[in-house]
Amino acid sequence: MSKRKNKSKKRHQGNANKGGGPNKGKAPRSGPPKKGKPPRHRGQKSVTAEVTCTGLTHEGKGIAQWKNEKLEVPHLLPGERAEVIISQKGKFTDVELKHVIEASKERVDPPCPYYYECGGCQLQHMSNATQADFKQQAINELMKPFAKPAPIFTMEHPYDYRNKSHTTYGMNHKRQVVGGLYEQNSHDIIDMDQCLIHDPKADDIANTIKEYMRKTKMQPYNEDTGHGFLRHVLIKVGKVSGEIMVVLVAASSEFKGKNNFVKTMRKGHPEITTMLLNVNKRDTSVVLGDQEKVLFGKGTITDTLCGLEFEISAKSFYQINPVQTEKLYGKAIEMAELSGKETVIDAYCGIGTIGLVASKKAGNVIGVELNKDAVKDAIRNSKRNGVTNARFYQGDAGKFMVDMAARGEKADVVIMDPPRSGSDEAFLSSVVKLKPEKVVYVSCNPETQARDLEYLTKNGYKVEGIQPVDMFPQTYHVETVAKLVRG
Ligand SMILES: C[S@@+](CC[C@H](N)C(=O)[O-])C[C@H]1O[C@@H](n2cnc3c(N)ncnc32)[C@H](O)[C@@H]1O
Repeated sequence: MSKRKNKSKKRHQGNANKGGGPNKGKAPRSGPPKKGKPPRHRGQKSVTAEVTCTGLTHEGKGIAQWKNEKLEVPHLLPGERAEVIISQKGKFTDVELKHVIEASKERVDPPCPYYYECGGCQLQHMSNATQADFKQQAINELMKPFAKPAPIFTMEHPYDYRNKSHTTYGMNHKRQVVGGLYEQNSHDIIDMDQCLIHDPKADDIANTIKEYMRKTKMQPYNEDTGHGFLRHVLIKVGKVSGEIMVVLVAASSEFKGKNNFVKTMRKGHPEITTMLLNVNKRDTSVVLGDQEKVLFGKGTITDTLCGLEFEISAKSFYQINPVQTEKLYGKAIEMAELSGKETVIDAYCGIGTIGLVASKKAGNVIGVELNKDAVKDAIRNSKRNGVTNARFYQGDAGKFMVDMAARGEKADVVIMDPPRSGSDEAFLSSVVKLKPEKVVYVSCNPETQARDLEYLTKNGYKVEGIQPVDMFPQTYHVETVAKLVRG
């Protein structure tokens, strides 16, 4: 591990739980515009005002009244008095924290030096206890019409938890290669050597790639001109197995110097077990393209979760925080109250994780998932773990359920874990027709979950329990699992 990393580790372990810190009452780093960059407020009408924070938005921004406007101030805490910069951007009002005049005792020094520039984390200025309290209150409020949520499952060491990271590469104004994450609300890259929620091994690899690019002719892709080669690097780490996948996302399939690159990376990082080239020629914010080529290794990694082994492809979904996932899945299976006889549907099943864990306690499991690669992984995973009572199908979960209901088929338990947008009416109305005794709804977006719970509770189901899980510490995101019973 590099010296830089040790230093920073010390920083975040030292501060994460304390209330207050040296930044108390001082302006955060985001204040003065940086050299070489235009000031953020040039050409915009901006004013400085003093405000008092009265609450938090669901994204963790401070709420403050200014004249007749309700402002949302990033990094401000309830009770704090602060100077803010208010700028008008067309119809939108942009607010930036300039200086905290009176700090809350819940404020801590964010351990990450890039925190105020980067949009990745939003809550590092809150102590761990305050973050938990903020998430609990948000879920309690949202779920009020349904049931009282249980106390949130927090994480003991809420850093270094991500098993998947994306690094974007580009050139700075001095034509030097930079690599890191995007600045908040922009496509400017912050040149960073670590992100405190990433797996440190992934950041070491991303830094080696940056050094390699600086020494060779490997060019980062330029979004404006369409020239250059490397767009992003996606790294997946098997936290238990130690296997590591590196995916170079490039704008072209022509990889000049491929052999030298692979040789250098394998020599410097023998922990990399597979490397792929993914070609993304599209001009979108979607990271991965359709074309994929294995550069070495088997093209997938394997990891252990809840005592089972899972093979994971580059494009398949796999929960990003395995420590908290085990708690989440444990709760979901407990809520399903399986006796060994039930037919369980694992809808939006990804690589089959929840369904395969449930299969040990169920009669049989039917998994459905849209992503082809993930379904292949799920079938392989079921064989790998000797599971004989699970089947996996590729397709839209809504259509699959409609067809099942039309055929008059039955299910005892539906476990559903849709993407952030939630489920849809086709799916939910078919659940109502299939009449499972229980529905266990896992969600990474409690707002869409609350919308879908409203549908199900209006159509014969009752919410019997809600468990929030802090799956994404330092960010405002929360995972929840809800248990619904029929009748
Ligand atoms: C939040 S992930 C959950 C995956 C899995 N349950 C897990 O815990 O790893 C949501 C999954 O839904 C899949 N998905 C998205 N839209 C879908 C649809 N319309 N029908 C079926 N699956 C879908 C995604 O590909 C993704 O794998």
